[in-house]
Amino acid sequence: MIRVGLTGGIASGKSAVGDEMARLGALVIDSDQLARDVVAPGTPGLQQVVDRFGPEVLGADGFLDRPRLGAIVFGDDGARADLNAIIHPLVLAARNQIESQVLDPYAIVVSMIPLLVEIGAAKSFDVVVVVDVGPDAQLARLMARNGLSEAEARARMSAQVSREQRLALADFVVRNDGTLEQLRERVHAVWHELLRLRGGMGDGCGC
Ligand SMILES: CC(C)(COP(=O)(O)OP(=O)(O)OC[C@H]1O[C@@H](n2cnc3c(N)ncnc32)[C@H](O)[C@@H]1O)[C@@H](O)C(=O)NCCC(=O)NCCS
Ligand SMILES: Nc1ncnc2c1ncn2[C@@H]1O[C@H](COP(=O)(O)OP(=O)(O)OP(=O)(O)O)[C@@H](O)[C@H]1O
Repeated sequence: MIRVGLTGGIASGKSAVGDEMARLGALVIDSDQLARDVVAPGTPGLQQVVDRFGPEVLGADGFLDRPRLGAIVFGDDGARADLNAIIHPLVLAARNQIESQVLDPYAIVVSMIPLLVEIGAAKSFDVVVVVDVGPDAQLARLMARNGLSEAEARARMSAQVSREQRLALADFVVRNDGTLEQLRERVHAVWHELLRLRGGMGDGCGC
């Protein structure tokens, strides 16, 4: 098995890369999705969030009001650290549980972790893949996707390590400054390298 950590700044294109790797045969574990699952209605995670941030972060439907909580934590380092301290251990446990169920020795398991560098997890992986995009495209894509103002989008970008810090830990970089079709081609090139690595790890792939 090869354990791949896939990271990148907010709105860099991790999901697009993860989707393509899944199409190519990877088992992709999405930490953003796990971070949603652990605060689903009725979970201890959601209760902890409400205990810390108050019932006003709950919508009328009982689900976490994510835009409201985002507006709180991306403007306040202390609040964000408190939220991270609740969510991150729950996500790590969920990820470990999924990984422990992978029995295929040929599997390429891609853990998509937005904050891989921030939490110091690079050494937990055989390979780190960084999706990299320039700040102008990143800002534009983030504002468009989330309907954020420029100030809100910049606050989210500032809550993460710099592009340089992330690139310093990359084994492979997937640039996402072109079209989605170009991105897919670049993912295929990295995938080929992962297959070669898997062959070199003695599990018989040989490709
Ligand atoms: C604040 C929350 C409710 C906002 O929800 P929202 O649906 O708007 O965003 P979503 O969860 O889809 O995250 C989008 C992106 O924001 C960035 N981001 C999310 N949380 C954080 C954080 N604590 N610090 C820095 N960047 C973050 C990541 O790049 C992530 O991919 C949510 O992001 C959250 O619960 N964050 C804390 C948990 C966390 O760290 N998740 C990221 C990986 S485990
Ligand atoms: N090459 C591209 N050209 C145009 N739009 C793109 C490209 N790559 C990604 N996008 C768009 O940019 C946005 C961010 O991409 P994506 O959701 O894959 O990023 P992400 O890194 O997973 O984001 P997050 O960190 O918020 O989870 C999406 O709306 C996506 O459709």
